[in-house]
Amino acid sequence: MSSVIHRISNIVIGDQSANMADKEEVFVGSIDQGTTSSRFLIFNKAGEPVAVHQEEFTQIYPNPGWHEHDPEEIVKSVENCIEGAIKIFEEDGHSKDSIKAIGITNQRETTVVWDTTTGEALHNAIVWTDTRTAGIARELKAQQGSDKIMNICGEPISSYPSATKLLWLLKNVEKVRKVYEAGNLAFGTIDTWLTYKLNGGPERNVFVSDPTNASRTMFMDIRKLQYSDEMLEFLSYEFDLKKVHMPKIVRSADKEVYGKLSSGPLKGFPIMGCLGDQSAALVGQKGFEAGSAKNTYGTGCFLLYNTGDKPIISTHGLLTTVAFDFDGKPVYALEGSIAVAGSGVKFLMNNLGFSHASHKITELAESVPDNGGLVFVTAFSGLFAPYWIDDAHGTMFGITHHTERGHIARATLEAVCFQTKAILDAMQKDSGHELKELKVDGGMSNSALCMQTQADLVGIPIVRPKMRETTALGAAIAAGFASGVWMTFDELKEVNTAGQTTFEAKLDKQASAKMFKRWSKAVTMSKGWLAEEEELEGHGTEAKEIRQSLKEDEVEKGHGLEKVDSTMTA
Ligand SMILES: Nc1ncnc2c1ncn2[C@@H]1O[C@H](COP(=O)(O)OP(=O)(O)O)[C@@H](O)[C@H]1O
Ligand SMILES: O=P(O)(O)OC[C@H](O)CO
Repeated sequence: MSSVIHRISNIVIGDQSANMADKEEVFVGSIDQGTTSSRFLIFNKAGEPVAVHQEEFTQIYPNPGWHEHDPEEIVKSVENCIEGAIKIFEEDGHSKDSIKAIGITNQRETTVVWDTTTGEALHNAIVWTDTRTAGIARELKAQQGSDKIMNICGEPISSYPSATKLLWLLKNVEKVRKVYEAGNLAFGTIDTWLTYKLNGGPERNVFVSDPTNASRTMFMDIRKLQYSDEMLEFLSYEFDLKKVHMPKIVRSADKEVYGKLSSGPLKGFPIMGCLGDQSAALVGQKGFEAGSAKNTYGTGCFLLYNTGDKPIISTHGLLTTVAFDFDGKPVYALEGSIAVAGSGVKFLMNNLGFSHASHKITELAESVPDNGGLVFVTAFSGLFAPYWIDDAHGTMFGITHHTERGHIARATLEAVCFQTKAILDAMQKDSGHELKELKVDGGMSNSALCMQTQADLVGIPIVRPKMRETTALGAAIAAGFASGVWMTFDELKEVNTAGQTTFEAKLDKQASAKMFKRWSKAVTMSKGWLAEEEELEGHGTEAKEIRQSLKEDEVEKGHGLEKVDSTMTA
């Protein structure tokens, strides 16, 4: 897998002043374990990264809609990143003793199960994008009490949270079931798995998760920040989830509970902060106050809106999540989750061979003046917020002889912007507030065309910082608070404010509304594509009954091909 090494430093290598500065200067390390790559960054007190090492790891797609990671490879990639960044850090004349603490941030929901006696993973991790559990989600939705779920855990029932992934593993993997029956099955999201492994596994048995990660499982009561008996009962229709070892939920910033690295160049260094990556990005953008928001365009795209100390339960298709919990006073956010953002760009590169570099996809999109009438509903994992359509697959509308690769590239970038617009609309309805500007970050925000399109569609300024490693910065801030590197939010006011770019809306409102209308039509038409036979495979007689009722329902609605065809050529 490819590995990228950066030196992001304004300190001249070997410069005496750097060594002098080091005597007073303190640093915080940040592990950023994303969906497609792992990174380790070292930040100074001004919030500037001074060393980075990044490594991509294998994406495993065993079946259509399935997405897995090798949990051991993830740990290895993190260890390599720590080694690589420390090498740079030391070559630049710094001493690793000036690193006060380490923070962890991670892809959320992705589910790992292991044997508590050996500390070994029992299956590949099921990644957050994976849709194999759509059938389980449907079964759960049909259960009594499903209408109360949102209010307890903040999430709608879908294939996205960890719960359905754990249920699938219990149902389908004999090895997992045996360990469960023996009472030794551990469940964790990536933060838990990493902390456990980096601490040395079963020997020290550091087994924790922070509320920003635990709020993505469906197991946690969003108000109490502890596991919900009601949720566990609701989900235990086939297996007793109370028999599964679940990590202790602890604060996002803490001096003690996250343990210390057990090996490598930072052996003995403490982990003091932990945040799910989207919460970390909000913190890295300094979205500490109610009313602040950010949108991160990574593999997926996630808009978080800080709602302060009270969770708002959405009635418009958004999730309620924990933004951070530094001191036992949790701050909440409304979240709009988009499953496909940068992964759409990667799809054009890796699957369709459009190019070999992400920025080339933007260049291709720039080669045409507009989308040429093409709309690409990138529903590779169904559609997430605010639509929650699990029976859609990726669908292109409006293909003509005029269509070329540039249009497809442009429509891929636009798909994220349209979903962001739908999420912002929903957020305004749920919160009663209109955003004045939207802060952005993440790999895909490198695309100026994408950011301009975003501004055109939402009609408010899009503000992009110069240093876009805000997710890693957020985890560093969590660890920095716990270790006393920073004491107050105020101290961070100036961090990463210089050199930001603002994209103002240029397109007139009518044209923008017309584009969005066409997108909305395409979303409606993408519904119901996935044949129920495929989706519900392996679920026995119950599945057949559901299939039958779905077919009858379909006939009743008159949802047929004629309707689709006429719009396709419009
Ligand atoms: N100039 C660009 N134009 C479009 N997409 C880009 C550009 N630069 C990076 N990306 C996309 O951003 C994604 C990586 O963003 P990143 O924030 O690192 O994601 P993650 O943390 O989920 O691994 C990739 O999917 C990549 O294709
Ligand atoms: O890898 P990212 O940055 O797209 O983030 C993944 C999210 O945490 C999934 O919920």
